[in-house]
Amino acid sequence: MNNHDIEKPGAIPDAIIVMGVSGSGKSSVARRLAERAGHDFIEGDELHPAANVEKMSRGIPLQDEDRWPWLALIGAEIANHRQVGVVVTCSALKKTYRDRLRQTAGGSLAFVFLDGSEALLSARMGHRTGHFMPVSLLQSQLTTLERPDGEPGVVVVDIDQSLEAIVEAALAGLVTAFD
Ligand SMILES: Nc1ncnc2c1ncn2[C@@H]1O[C@H](COP(=O)(O)OP(=O)(O)OP(=O)(O)O)[C@@H](O)[C@H]1O
Ligand SMILES: O=C(O)[C@H](O)[C@@H](O)[C@H](O)[C@H](O)CO
Repeated sequence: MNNHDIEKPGAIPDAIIVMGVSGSGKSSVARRLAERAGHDFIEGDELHPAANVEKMSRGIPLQDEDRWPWLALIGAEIANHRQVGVVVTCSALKKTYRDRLRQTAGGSLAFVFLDGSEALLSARMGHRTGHFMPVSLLQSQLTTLERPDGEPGVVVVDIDQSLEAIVEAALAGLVTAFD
């Protein structure tokens, strides 16, 4: 599907954000989802200013003022890529952040929310190597999270299943996300 502000029924939306706290599987799921949908993939963490990454690496949570310029870049990237289809990772923890993304994405924007328990998130982060985000920041991520349940275009997927099962559930939800 290309460049439609109103999504066609039964089609995968042009612009999709895979959202959730650190360790929820955004990068893994978004990469595979993009392959399955034939969309471009954008790693939102790569758009963080260096100062943000440095802050998180030192175990300091980001604040709104750290995130607004990054969210602006993500919105602009989505607007630029939506004609070919795009899946982007972005924590999108607060409703105000998601609303800003909806305003700047150049058309409709779907969200896949990766939902999991603190125990599972912590275990997955603990097993991961070579990533800047310390497990110590998980608690602040969960405190900051405002769940997106009930917002337009949102698909909620339980992460306590295989990557392929998560991607299948996301695809199934996405085709009716704007019904
Ligand atoms: N369904 C799954 N089953 C088992 N392990 C998984 C699953 N999904 C992701 N993982 C693993 O969990 C860890 C976190 O996944 P990933 O890095 O994709 O999350 P993320 O949300 O992008 O994290 P961050 O935002 O901190 O970069 C990785 O080691 C990944 O391989
Ligand atoms: O909004 C935030 O606090 C950040 O985007 C984080 O969520 C991390 O970038 C990401 O999860 C990598 O670990």
